Amino acid sequence: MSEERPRQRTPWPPVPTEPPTPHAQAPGPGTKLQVHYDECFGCGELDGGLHMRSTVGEHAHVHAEFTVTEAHQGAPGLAHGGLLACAFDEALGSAVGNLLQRPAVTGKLETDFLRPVPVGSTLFITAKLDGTAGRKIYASADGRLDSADGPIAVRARALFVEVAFEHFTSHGYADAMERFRRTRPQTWDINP
Ligand SMILES: CCCCCCCC/C=C\CCCCCCCC(=O)SCCNC(=O)CCNC(=O)[C@H](O)C(C)(C)COP(=O)(O)OP(=O)(O)OC[C@H]1O[C@@H](n2cnc3c(N)ncnc32)[C@H](O)[C@@H]1OP(=O)(O)O
Repeated sequence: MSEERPRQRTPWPPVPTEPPTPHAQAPGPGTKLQVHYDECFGCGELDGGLHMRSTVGEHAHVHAEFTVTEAHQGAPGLAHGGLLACAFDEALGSAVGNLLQRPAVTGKLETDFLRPVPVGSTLFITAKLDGTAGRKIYASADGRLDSADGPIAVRARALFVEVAFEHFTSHGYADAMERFRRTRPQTWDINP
């Protein structure tokens, strides 16, 4: 249960990468990030959703908070691991989308669950970009229990893959871009 046992021993990123360069129009430190789509399970206002909010920090970090409610249980009184993974997907995706302003989807997400996360607790998640290699974007995050300097309960790392907007219109709803724009009118017109 200690931070001295990182559990993630394979090299990261797993391939040579370029340093991630935030987009010229990326939001700066202190910016509270908007919901990216109002029906998103992670950041939207859906009943039973995670209702996560993120803020840009220093050094191109993104800070997100996830408060665990009774709707998020796996074992009695404890967060479901799949929902914790979802919270990290959201925080990591928010870092990728907002900082790079490139449409991307999660290709791989791995999580280390280091401590139980009880109902009523809040995970303070810090996500960062680790590198890019063409369309591949590597990012990682730590989730600390109940405060920004609490013990690390969950760690995650992920590969996001940049996609064309057609990804959303051909695999999701045909009017996906209009739906995105209804929540964030200008964002989805930015040229990467
Ligand atoms: C202007 C823009 C504005 C921006 C926006 C701002 C605001 C945004 C804010 C916030 C947003 C986000 C918040 C939400 C977060 C939640 C995100 C999710 O949960 S996304 C849903 C779950 N994920 C899927 O549904 C993907 C399903 N999979 C696919 O569609 C495909 O497999 C895809 C696109 C991932 C890759 O398919 P291919 O055909 O396009 O490309 P191939 O060649 O297969 O992969 C590209 C490279 O990536 C590697 N790769 C792909 N998957 C991999 C894996 N699982 N493991 C290792 N490598 C993998 C491949 O080996 C390849 O590498 P090599 O180029 O050959 O070096």
